[in-house]
Amino acid sequence: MEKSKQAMILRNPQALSSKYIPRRLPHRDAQLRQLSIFFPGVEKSSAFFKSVQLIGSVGTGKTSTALLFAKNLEKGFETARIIYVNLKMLGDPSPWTVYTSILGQVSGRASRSLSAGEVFEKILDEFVKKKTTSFLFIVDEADELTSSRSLRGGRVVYNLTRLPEFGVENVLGVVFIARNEEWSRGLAPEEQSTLGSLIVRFPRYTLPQLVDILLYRASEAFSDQSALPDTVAEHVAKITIDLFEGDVRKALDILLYASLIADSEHSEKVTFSHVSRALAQILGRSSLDADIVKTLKQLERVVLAATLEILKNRESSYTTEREVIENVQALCERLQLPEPRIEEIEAALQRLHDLGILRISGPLRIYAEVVPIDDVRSLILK
Ligand SMILES: Nc1ncnc2c1ncn2[C@@H]1O[C@H](COP(=O)(O)OP(=O)(O)OP(=O)(O)O)[C@@H](O)[C@H]1O
Repeated sequence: MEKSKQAMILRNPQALSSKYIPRRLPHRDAQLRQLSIFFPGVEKSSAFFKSVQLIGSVGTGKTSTALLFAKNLEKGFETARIIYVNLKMLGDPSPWTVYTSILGQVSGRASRSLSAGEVFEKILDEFVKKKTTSFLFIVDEADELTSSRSLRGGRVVYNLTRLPEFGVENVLGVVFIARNEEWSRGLAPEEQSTLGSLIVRFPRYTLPQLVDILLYRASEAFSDQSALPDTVAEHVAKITIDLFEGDVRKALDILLYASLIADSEHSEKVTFSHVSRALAQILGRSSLDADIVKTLKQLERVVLAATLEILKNRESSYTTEREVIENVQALCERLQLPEPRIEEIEAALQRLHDLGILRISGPLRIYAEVVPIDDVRSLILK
């Protein structure tokens, strides 16, 4: 059914942007609780300096959790102030750029003419001046400090984690966010030792967790929550696990894209077909290359034709091995080719996967890495 032209699914598209910090973070309660155990407040009795690491792979909610925690801390304690530094955004993660960014946030002033050591001294002075404020540092993309591009990044870890030794009493601590626990291996022993071992881990989201997150984010972004059926949310979650290692940012990108397509068609709901088209855009899939087709054996071409044919007429983004086998058998019969054995079809599927033409994520989910073209058969079977 067509919707009136004014009514749109997306009421608040920003709520699907990966920059948006939602009010809740489903399935990250344990991590938020751990942070509030480490940083319970700003009172002297509870506020001794701590260095904490948030570790988890891409898109597991580390930054959002840290920022939501920080926001709540600032809300709960008038004198709390968060200093957030994203090292990737600084470009060159040297002590000078890090300290300059911190100084800018603490004092609102920049200091082009000073050396890194002098900027650090100024930061210490500012902390002493603002002794009624309690600061918490968040250093995001900390892996950059030990990357090959980093010039003496370890020095930053050393200095920030030793602020109390420089006489600074009003810093609650430093939270380092990194994807890989190994990041600290690149530090010198004295830098590692001040870093400490308070670690909050962020495991990858499971399928049901991703579904919950998508439904929650849709409830913030959509005019009507029924616009995202559970089955479609589950479909997006499966794709995210199969193709993007569960990175929730990708799940949100697919959902945003799919809902924009849905809105452009004045659809009332996001459908499987909107998701498939959004996925094709995000993967930047290209058409099947005729030169590659020439290198395929006959059965591989038939298997490819059978798979693309299913996907072309299909709302969903993937097919199953069973469907492919059935379609291959039907195709062979029609073309009067000898019926292949199941193992031969499986071997052909594997080769197409190895060539990057199909992506096989178990027998129940086979994706195409190329756009299903209109005249699949003539290209493949001639
Ligand atoms: N539990 C959750 N509930 C709702 N949204 C979430 C949740 N976890 C992550 N997100 C959203 O997913 C996006 C990516 O999350 P975030 O940037 O926090 O991940 P990350 O682990 O820091 O990723 P990276 O390592 O790539 O920096 C953000 O939009 C964030 O709000």
